[in-house]
Amino acid sequence: MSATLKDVTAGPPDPNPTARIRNFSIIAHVDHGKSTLADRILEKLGAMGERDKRDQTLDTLELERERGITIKSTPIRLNYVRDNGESYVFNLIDTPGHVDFNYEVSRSLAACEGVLLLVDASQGVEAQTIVNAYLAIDNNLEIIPVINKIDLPAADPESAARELEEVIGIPAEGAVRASGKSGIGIPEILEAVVERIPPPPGDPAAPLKALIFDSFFDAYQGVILFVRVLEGTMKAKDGVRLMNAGKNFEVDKVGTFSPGLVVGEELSAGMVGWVAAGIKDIQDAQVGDTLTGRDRQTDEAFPGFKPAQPVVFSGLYPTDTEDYRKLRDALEKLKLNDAAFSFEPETSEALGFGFRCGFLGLLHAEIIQERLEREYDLDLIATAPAVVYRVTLTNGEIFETQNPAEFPTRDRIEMVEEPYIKLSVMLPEDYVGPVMQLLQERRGAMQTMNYVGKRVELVYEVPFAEILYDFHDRLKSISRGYASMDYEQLGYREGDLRKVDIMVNNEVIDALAVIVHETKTYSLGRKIVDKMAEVIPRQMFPVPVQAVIGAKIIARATVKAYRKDVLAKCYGGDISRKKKLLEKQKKGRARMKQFGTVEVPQEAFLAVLSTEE
Ligand SMILES: Nc1nc2c(ncn2[C@@H]2O[C@H](COP(=O)(O)OP(=O)(O)OP(=O)(O)O)[C@@H](O)[C@H]2O)c(=O)[nH]1
Repeated sequence: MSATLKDVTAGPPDPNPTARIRNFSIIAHVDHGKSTLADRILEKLGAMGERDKRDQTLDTLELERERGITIKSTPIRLNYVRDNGESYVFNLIDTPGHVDFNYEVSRSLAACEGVLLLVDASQGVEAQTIVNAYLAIDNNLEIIPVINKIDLPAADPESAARELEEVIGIPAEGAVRASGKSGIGIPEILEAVVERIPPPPGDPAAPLKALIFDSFFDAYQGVILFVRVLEGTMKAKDGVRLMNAGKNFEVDKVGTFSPGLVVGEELSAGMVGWVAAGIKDIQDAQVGDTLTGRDRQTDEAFPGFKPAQPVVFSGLYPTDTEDYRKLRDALEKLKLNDAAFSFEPETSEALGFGFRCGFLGLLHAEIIQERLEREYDLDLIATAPAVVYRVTLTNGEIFETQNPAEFPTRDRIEMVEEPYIKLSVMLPEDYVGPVMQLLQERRGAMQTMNYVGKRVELVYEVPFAEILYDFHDRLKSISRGYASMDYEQLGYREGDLRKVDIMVNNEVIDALAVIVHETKTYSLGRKIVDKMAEVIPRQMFPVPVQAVIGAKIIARATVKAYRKDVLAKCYGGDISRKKKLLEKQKKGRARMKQFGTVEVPQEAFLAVLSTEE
């Protein structure tokens, strides 16, 4: 790329040096074509292929390139020349596309002046379209609606545009019609970015004020911050202060994205770039924090900072106890790069030594578990994910716990509170009945119901724990894939919650305990023991499985004893078949945990989650 810092700032002093900068993001519901459109824009601006080469271009700043370390997607700096010869710098900032990361999305949007809001012309407005649009509105951004995929035979751009107007109040006539696939509408989009998105404001001479919207850890450079400079100027050797962390650092290097990290001289108001300042701990440099001058400070930090806070917890245990240290080292490594992930050692009577890990949501949990297994070659048992409960004890003490094993006995509890979310679901009207029933089963309370053409937006308040595991799958299957959902955290509400313990062979398995609403204890207890009896392999003796509350047994089932040997089936001596069976048995054992003489497979730990009615 030929665009450098100087393209924008060189020449005689410009009265408005940022007039030729546009900072924007693309937001959309999943699969509405964000990546395809971004690639098409890159191609049009001559940067195609460079995004794929990102790993190499990162070389410009010497970074660790160890196997398994994926460097986050960086913003991309592009050069756009209009037909009249005017040249502009575009900073296209990527946003994560999942509700677990909505806070990160909102900070990335805060680094922009505008967004392209994509809507798939064959699907129309979906739940994430609405939530993302509101994040953009909250950040006072200019929204350019783009009706995408108009090349599709099923495209109905008129109604997609109408839905945007009806649901979000974005005027339909301003929508650009486009296709990331065929390239239709791309020139119009680029012109709209110049015309409609305002240039970034800010005084380069004011005290420094820069918003951190992303970061990653590098073994050589320490934490690299992705920043949007709102006021002031920053260069190497400057003393800086992270306002919420309350810590001072000295800037090592600054630069821009081109794509990749290119070292530059300075970053000033309006610019998007990166900073390395010898920061060793990613906890000190959290997304949403404000960087200011150490000696010349801005009056107020950028508003809306929230420390990364895990909301879903689960125990992770190595199936092989020998792997404990390996797991700890891997967790430490992942944590270096992820301020939102937490872990602490935990001991379970049933599972031995492991870690209680905190995540932003289930997707985040899945990503981390998968990386541990794939990149670090670990075999893990994960306990059921749980939310954080707030318990007021009879002695007035309040404590928070996310571990059902630690939940106090009923006689010590005055009150329990659980987190709620505001859930919005978008679906065709034909499925409203069954979806409302599902939401009722999940203890949801309806807030609003809006008709948008032939579709309906339902807004519910629901306990977070109720949608944690299989809710999304159930919603999709009930609506034949047509419903979409998104949510935000609402805070705590009182709930009549009980702890259900599970006993296998007359022993309580602490790692299987669950917290459940009073109205569901019996049905859930029943389901868990039945499922457990199904998945626990038969033994030489019958194994009782029981669900208990305190001393009271609420459900029981029995794993029947073996009747015959598994090999007995293939007498006649087909050796290869025998081998296959033995191998199958061996595989099945990989993720089991021995309890006394009974082996419990990973599936059993997840049985507690299938609350399906
Ligand atoms: N016909 C048509 N298909 C498109 C267009 N844009 C994207 N697609 C297809 O739609 C699917 C999703 O496109 P992506 O660009 O991956 O969508 P995305 O929004 O980035 O998806 P996530 O990254 O998963 O959120 C892919 O199969 C694309 O090939 C388009 O303009 N026309």
